[in-house]
Amino acid sequence: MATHTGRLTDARPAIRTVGLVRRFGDRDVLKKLDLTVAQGEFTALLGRSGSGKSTLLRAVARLDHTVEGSGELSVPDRVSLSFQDSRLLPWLRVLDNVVLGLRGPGARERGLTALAEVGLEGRDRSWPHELSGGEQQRAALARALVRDPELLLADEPFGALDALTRLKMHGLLRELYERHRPAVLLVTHDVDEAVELADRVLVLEDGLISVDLRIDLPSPRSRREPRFQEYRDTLLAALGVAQPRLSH
Ligand SMILES: Nc1ncnc2c1ncn2[C@@H]1O[C@H](COP(=O)(O)OP(=O)(O)OP(=O)(O)O)[C@@H](O)[C@H]1O
Repeated sequence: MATHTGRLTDARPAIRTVGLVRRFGDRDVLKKLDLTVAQGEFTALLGRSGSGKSTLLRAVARLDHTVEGSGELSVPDRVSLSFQDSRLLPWLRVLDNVVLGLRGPGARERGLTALAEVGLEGRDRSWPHELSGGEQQRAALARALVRDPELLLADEPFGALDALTRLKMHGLLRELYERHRPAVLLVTHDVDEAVELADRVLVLEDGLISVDLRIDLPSPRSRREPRFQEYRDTLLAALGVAQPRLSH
């Protein structure tokens, strides 16, 4: 797996949409949406249920050929995807899942390196069902990263995990991001997850980006820090969730 080298010299954004429309029946779920995500930028996407987050992610992933729509979209060649369900193929061992479709003599070695990076050293010959939910997500991250993506698209990747495993996965994802620097678009319902991980948080509302907030905090971030809480409150308010303020 390559670390980030000369990639940032090219100023092309990782995602660019202009006037993106996606329509189901007579409802425009995305309404001429403009979005630019820079190379190497970690962006989280929040929004109420049904606001169109997955629709946007699937459009960017070019997984929506059957959906009616219009607008311009440009994304890089190397895009990796990660979902709530790890989508490992049950009939392939973990390493074979990670390197599936990869070519070249070094593929298996790269797969083993990626597994070690996500903390799954020695599990290459395991079957997916022998891994815990968190380990399956680690394997899915290895599968995403071994392709050296310029853009990582993640739709609620930790949504099915217990709270403790989720926190550990946050640390791992941020660490891998800092080492490899793909652009990331992370769809999540979890405001804390967004503020903890991303450098920019978007809120999707009524088919458009209603909030575009830069998170100016050093990493790793503490949820107890007052500025973390300010960002959280701003985003919760944007999502229409009233947040009682505790007095000190
Ligand atoms: N294939 C489809 N056919 C018809 N309607 C769809 C389809 N996919 C999504 N929609 C509708 O588009 C809207 C946006 O769905 P989408 O899954 O993008 O929302 P979301 O913000 O990701 O929601 P959630 O947070 O609940 O996962 C919803 O009203 C949904 O019912």
